[in-house]
Amino acid sequence: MSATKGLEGIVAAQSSISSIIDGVLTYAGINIDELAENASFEEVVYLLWHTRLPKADELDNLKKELAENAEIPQNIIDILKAAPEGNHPMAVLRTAISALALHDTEAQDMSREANLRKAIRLQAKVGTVIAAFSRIRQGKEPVAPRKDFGLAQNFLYMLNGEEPDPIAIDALDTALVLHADHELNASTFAARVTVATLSDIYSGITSAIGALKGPLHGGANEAVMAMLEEIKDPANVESYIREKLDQKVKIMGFGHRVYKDGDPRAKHLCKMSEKLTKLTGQPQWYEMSVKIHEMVTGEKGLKPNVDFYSASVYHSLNIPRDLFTPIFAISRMSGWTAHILEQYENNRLIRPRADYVGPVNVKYVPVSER
Ligand SMILES: CC(=O)SCCNC(=O)CCNC(=O)[C@H](O)C(C)(C)COP(=O)(O)OP(=O)(O)OC[C@H]1O[C@@H](n2cnc3c(N)ncnc32)[C@H](O)[C@@H]1OP(=O)(O)O
Ligand SMILES: O=C([O-])CC(=O)C(=O)O
Repeated sequence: MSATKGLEGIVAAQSSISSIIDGVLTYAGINIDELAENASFEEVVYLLWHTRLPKADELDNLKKELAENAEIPQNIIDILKAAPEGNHPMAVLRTAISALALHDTEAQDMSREANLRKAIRLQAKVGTVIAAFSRIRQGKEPVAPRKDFGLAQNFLYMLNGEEPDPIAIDALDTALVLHADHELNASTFAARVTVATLSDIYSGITSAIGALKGPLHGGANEAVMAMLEEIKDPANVESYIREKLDQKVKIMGFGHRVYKDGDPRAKHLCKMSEKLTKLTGQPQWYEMSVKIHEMVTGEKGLKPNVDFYSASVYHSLNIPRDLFTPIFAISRMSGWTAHILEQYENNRLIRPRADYVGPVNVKYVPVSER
């Protein structure tokens, strides 16, 4: 038995939700480029859950259900208020989502219908939790969600307490579309492994949030912004990146386990970054990003992934850096829940083997003789 490090290239599930074939990403067979240009995030949520686009009335119903379920219990707000200062919002989100399970009277109902209702509640509430925490740590009261707003609009509204501008809503909506699902990425795999024991959907999502948090996965978008802020000025890019490459330090937002010829989502975020940084009068974030891109691709052949240009996009939307990965979680909630539903439909315990490389035939030595 020999191990494939990081399970590279191992096919571990069949799925009809999203595909990466020859570098092309689709959700249920629809090219991500078409979805990024045309679809709303709510349409994508429906597409991932049902593997087809919604009809007008189905979309209206979903939007209504999401809006009606967006409020979070007072007990969750109390948990957010009780979080000791300095905790990362992803750690707080992981705790709050786990706590939400305790308020869901259907938490243990394993029927598809009940799990779909729970998926709606999770998708509806995740943005509310993040926005509420963001306000609480600034000493402000959370803003209740509006029933007449879509997910992107409501999130920005709850975050800032004022009606967001249409350009910001549109940009966030497109970013949510682009991050919604990605085949068997680490967090989705974590969710599927958890629910394949026939554990509940909240356990699967809690596992997924934990996996997304790391800087080799969703946490990279925050790390990209930290790098841009450290570089400060396009004139400093060359020396900064040269030093990192010489020290063999990974440049965040570059490289990908599956895409070797570039991530198809990055070009959309690159365009959005150019537009938004200009609009906000801070083109240096885009200019720095382009310089880093040229240098890392030129020298290492590594292309930017979804996390690279999303950093300057979110920064332009005036979103605090440590909320970048939680925003990824708002979007990926749709993919995680879709994969959990699919896992339950045709379940088998996920249990690979390990290649044992430790000592053999070792005798037990009593503690007094060690
Ligand atoms: C939403 C997402 O999760 S997208 C990914 C977000 N993560 C990041 O942006 C973090 C930076 N990137 C990385 O760490 C990696 O490219 C990953 C984790 C995304 C993919 O990793 P893997 O497929 O396991 O590649 P691995 O880490 O083994 O790298 C292979 C080689 O490329 C190098 N490499 C890979 N990514 C980078 C990078 N970003 N900067 C510099 N070198 C890199 C590695 O050092 C390694 O070089 P070596 O063979 O000389 O040791
Ligand atoms: O697929 C992966 O390994 C990581 C990724 O790009 C994503 O989750 O969007």
